[in-house]
Amino acid sequence: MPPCDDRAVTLDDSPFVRACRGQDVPHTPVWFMRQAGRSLPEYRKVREGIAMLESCRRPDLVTEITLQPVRRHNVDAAVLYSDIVVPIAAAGVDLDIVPGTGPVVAAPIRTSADLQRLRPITADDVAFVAESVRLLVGELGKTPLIGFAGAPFTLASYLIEGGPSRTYTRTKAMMYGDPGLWHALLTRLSGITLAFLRTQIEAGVSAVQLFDSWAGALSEADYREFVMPHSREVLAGLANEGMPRIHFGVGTAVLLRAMGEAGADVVGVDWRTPLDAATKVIGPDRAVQGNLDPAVLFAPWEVVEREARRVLDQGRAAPGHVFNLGHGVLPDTDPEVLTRLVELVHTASSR
Ligand SMILES: Cc1c2[nH]c(c1CCC(=O)O)Cc1[nH]c(c(CCC(=O)O)c1C)Cc1[nH]c(c(CCC(=O)O)c1C)Cc1[nH]c(c(C)c1CCC(=O)O)C2
Repeated sequence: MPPCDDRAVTLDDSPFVRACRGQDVPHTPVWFMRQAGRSLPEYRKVREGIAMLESCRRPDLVTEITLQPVRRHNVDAAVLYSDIVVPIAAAGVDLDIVPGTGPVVAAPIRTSADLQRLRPITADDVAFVAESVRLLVGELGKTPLIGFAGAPFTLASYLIEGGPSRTYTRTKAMMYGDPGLWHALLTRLSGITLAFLRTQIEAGVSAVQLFDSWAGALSEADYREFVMPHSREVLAGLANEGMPRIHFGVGTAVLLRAMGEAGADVVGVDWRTPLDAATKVIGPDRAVQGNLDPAVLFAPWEVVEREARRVLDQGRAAPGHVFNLGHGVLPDTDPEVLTRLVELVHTASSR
């Protein structure tokens, strides 16, 4: 339950939550995946000498880092500072987040014996996340907080490969070669993901995003057979919470319909698919989020403006549109361009 009903009413009426629900909005809401993080000098300053995972476990730091982009850019939503591997570290997996590389798992999971090292989690295992959310909800006032988790496939890819991959060779080898183990692993991961998201919801987040960042490595048929049942388990498990569920992946042009069907209220779209085309395949009953190419922010402002206006135009085809980038903010992005982009989205879309 949210801490107080008045707050719930205000947040329900926020442009972000309303756009997720396909309701009319005073302006198109905007936030950025990875809005907290290395593009901000104030982030680099507070992170000095503190490892990424450690910073995620300190509610004071989580609160400060989550608020930084809200103060600076005037975005319509905050996104919890955490990482998709936080719950699997809490589940007992020895891993680290290596700067410039990403998550690295000390002993990858490749056999059923390995799977025993991934235990289910309870709210106590991620109590620091609940505490962070409670602190943030107190600070954020009428700005909604988005909680998130990694989807079972994307988490499995890190656990099986041992780190980031371009080809997902070992992941697919297990998927095709040992479907029993594959489904056991993804079942365990969907339970962990669900527990992690429920903890955030109980502590007061206003929406959740399920990141299946690397699902675009799959064909639609394989996605439907090997992945969708597990993501559906997570998203359907949250259906009664009554809050928007956003489902996002990169390179998912052929998966957009299935990712909506998995139980999303909002489908996140990368920059490769125009939002009007995306809406045609996703259907009229789900909102979309996206999808400016994060690399466009390195071009002259005239180009940023033209592309942002195009995204806004194409987003009008959907029942609801949450403006975002097509993937996370790149670390070298000039934060002033992000601030200016928020202003542009607000003024260009205000009605
Ligand atoms: C695949 C994935 C990961 N983590 C995440 C995803 C899904 C989103 C996506 O598709 O990009 C999710 C994530 N990770 C982080 C957030 C914070 C909230 C936000 O979006 O502002 C979110 C939503 C913090 C972070 N997570 C990470 C950083 C950078 C590390 C640092 O600041 O030291 C941050 C701010 C580390 C991380 N963690 C991961 C990667 C690939 C990296 C980058 C490694 C690097 O380039 O250094 C795994």
